[in-house]
Formats: sequence, structure tokens, C-alpha cells
Amino acid sequence: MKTFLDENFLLNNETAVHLYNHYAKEMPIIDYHCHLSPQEIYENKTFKNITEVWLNGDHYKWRVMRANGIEEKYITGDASDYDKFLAWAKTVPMTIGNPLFQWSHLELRRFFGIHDLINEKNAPLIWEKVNALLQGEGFGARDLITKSNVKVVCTTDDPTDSLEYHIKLKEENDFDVAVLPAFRPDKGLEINRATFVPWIEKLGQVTGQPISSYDQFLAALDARARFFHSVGCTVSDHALDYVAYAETTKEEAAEIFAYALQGRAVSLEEEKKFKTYTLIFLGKIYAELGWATQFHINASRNNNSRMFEKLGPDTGFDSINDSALAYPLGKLLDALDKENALHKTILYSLNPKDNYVLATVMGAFQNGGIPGKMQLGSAWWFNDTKDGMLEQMKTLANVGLLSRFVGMLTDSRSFLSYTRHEYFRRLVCNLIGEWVENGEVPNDMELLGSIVQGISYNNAKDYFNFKIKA
Ligand SMILES: O=C(O)[C@@H](O)[C@H](O)[C@H](O)C(=O)CO
Repeated sequence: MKTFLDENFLLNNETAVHLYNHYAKEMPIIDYHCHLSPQEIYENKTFKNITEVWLNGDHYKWRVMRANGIEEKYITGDASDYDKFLAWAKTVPMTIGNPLFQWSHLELRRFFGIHDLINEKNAPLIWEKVNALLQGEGFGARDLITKSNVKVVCTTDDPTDSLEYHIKLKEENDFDVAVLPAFRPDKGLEINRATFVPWIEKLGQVTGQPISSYDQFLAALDARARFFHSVGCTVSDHALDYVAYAETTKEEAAEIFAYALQGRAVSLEEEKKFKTYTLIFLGKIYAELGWATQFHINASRNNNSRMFEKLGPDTGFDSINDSALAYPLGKLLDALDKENALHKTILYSLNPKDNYVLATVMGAFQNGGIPGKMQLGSAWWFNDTKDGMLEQMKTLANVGLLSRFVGMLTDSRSFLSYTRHEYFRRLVCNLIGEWVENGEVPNDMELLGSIVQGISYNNAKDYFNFKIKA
């Protein structure tokens, strides 16, 4: 029996051990989708205690704490940081089977050298030891990134953002990690949300051109995309909580925009028309700029309205949506393709029922001489588990090319989440190792090593065209 998290955990055969230790382990990390704060990176934020660095903003942990019967005051409420940490320490033993159990202990080991199994009893000691380390040198936001061998951090940014800290980081020379923005214009597409009109006003302010027409709106999006590009952006990101597609014209989209600008609700069909035309317009810009587009599909967000009022979005009250996406996604991708607006695209669905739909529809649009142009997104959010990662990779291998997969991301708000890449790389090496040991794949270490290094780092490096500093 292996000891918990021993050096070969998740590696169940000799080939897997060899692949991991000789090809995957030392590869750098490109975190091409996360929600880290560029300001905290620029300021090399130091953390006053383990609660701030480990629990704040991490709604994965918040959800299991609630499931464990922890009162909200000890999660997002006004309890002390120490009491919140105790509540988390009490919860961790209850998370076995959830990747949080392994991730949490990996994070304690890899960043703080603590190999104990965290629980309520040893929490006070861990609190003291980690906090002492956090007060010392080498535990600022930048240090945690560089200690994890990260080369690129791609944050998630609204088109109205000034990108002040990305620009400051770009201009200085003593941080050799590229911190780049991703263009996420969701608020400009969600025409029926209360955020739409205020966002349009803000967009007009940042571009210096008040927006009263659809043409002005499109021009503003174009201007902001080119500004983002000038700061090093090469990725866009869209949350398609359902995939909207409807045949339409620019005139129709303009009428719908004008109607919504008066603060009036538009019909679902009108929303689909507006989203379709606007996405195609943006797709043309992304293709011209050579950007990769990410479509994050089928999330059901903010289910708990009482808690949404109190805490806002991304606080642990989301779930998986089950909208049918095969038809509208196929039509949307085809419309983009016909308009030369379908460039490199990563398709994620939060619903694992969609894996084969995504993996097969993307196969209909591989072209342009770009290896892995169309990507099946890495196991996202609730799928960011051993089963979810394996299911995504097996699906991709079965109907596409696992060898061209751009690999893992953290999608996190915590600077300690890079151990997810180690977890993922172990799963990749074990999956391929099993194929070899079963005689399904030749024991060709040159080929397999190259594929493992591609999935770990090289594919993402080639795919995203990030300007990597070192
Ligand atoms: O990008 C998204 O829409 C999601 O990743 C969302 O931000 C979510 O809160 C998350 O971080 C899941 O890991």
C-alpha cells in the first residue's frame, strides 16, 4: 500500500513513474486561465496569515465547509481569521475523495514543508508555522508564482479595465513571469442583465466616445480589444451559460441593442440574435489578432439568490447547467467559420454530458494548418477532479488528439493552486503509462515523452503565442 501522497502517488506503474519523473515533473507552467489579481502580483502582496492566502476567495473550499455544517460566519462572515482557519482544518479530514483533500495537503507540503495531515488538533501549530513563514521572505504573491515554476499567468479581465497593473508589470524587468490579460466581454453580451446598461456607459467612458448606437458599441469593443492586444493579450474568454444562436442581420442586432439601451428587456430570441451577431463580430477581431477564444459553456450561476444578494458572484453557489448545446454550438461555429471568424478555440462545458459533443463538433472545424486549433477544454470547475480530468482526456483521445491538448489551468483565485498542475501531470502520465503496460501503446519513450511534455507545457506555449519572458 502506498503512503499518502508518496513520491509516486497517482502513478501506478513503472512507465507512469518514468514518464512523470523524466518528462512532466520539471516542465514549467503556463496558467492560461485564472482569476488572480494582477494588482496583488504587481505589489507582490504579502499575506498576513494562512487564512488570507489559503481560504480567501476560494469558493471550492467554501462549498465543502458549508456542506460540513460550518456556519457562514466562519466562511465569509465576520469570524476571526484564526477561527475561519480552524473551521477549515476541521473540514479537511471530511473531504476525502474530493481533490481538495489531496490539493490541500500538497499545498502544505510544497509551499510550507508541512507533511502532517491537517485537522482540528494540529491546526494551532500549523497556523503558527505557516504564519511565521508568511511574515518572512519568499512568500509574497510573486514568490509563490516563481516557486511554482510558472512562466505565464493569464488573468481574466473586463474590457473596461485599465490594465494598469499588467502594463506596470510589462514595463518593469525584475519579474520574469509574463502576467497577461484575457479579454472577457461577458457584460457586453448579457443584454438582459441589470449590468448591461451601466457597463455600456462605462465602456463609453473608457473609450471617450459615449455609446448610443450599435455601431458605436462595436467600435468600442474593437478599440478595447486592440488596446488589450497592445498590452500582450492573446486570449479571449466568454461565459456562454447557454449557447445562443439565431440567424440575424446587423440591422436586427442594432434594433435590439437600441431597445435594451433604454433599459428594456428583450425576448430570448432577440437576445440570441444580439449575441450571435456580436460574437461573430468579435470572432473576426480575434481571428485578425491571432487570439485564442475560450467558450465556457453550461454553468448555472448564482442559484442561491439570498446568498447572491449578500456575497455576489463566484462565492460557491453555482452548479452545472444542462442546456442542449449540440445544435446551437454547431450552428455558431459554422457561422463563425463562414465569416472567417473562427480562429483557435477552446470549448469547455461544465456538464460532462457534453464532452463527446464538444470533442466531435470541434473535429469538424480543425483546419488552417494549426495543430490542435480546436481544443477540448481541460476539465473545468466541478470537473476539475481525478474522474473529470480522466474523462476529458479519454474523450479527447478517443475522438481527437490528446497529443495536441494544451493541458491544465488553475482557474483559481489563490496563489497556492499550482499544485493542480502536478496532480494533472501525474494523471496524464499514469493514463499513458497504463496504455503502454497494457500493450495498447508502444513503449516509445521519445514519442511518449514528447507528448507528455507537450501536454504539460509545450503545446500551450505554441498555441497561445504568449510573449514569455524567460
Ligand atoms: O471563468 C469562470 O466563469 C469560472 O471559472 C468562474 O470564475 C468560477 O468562479 C471559477 O473560478 C471556477 O473555478
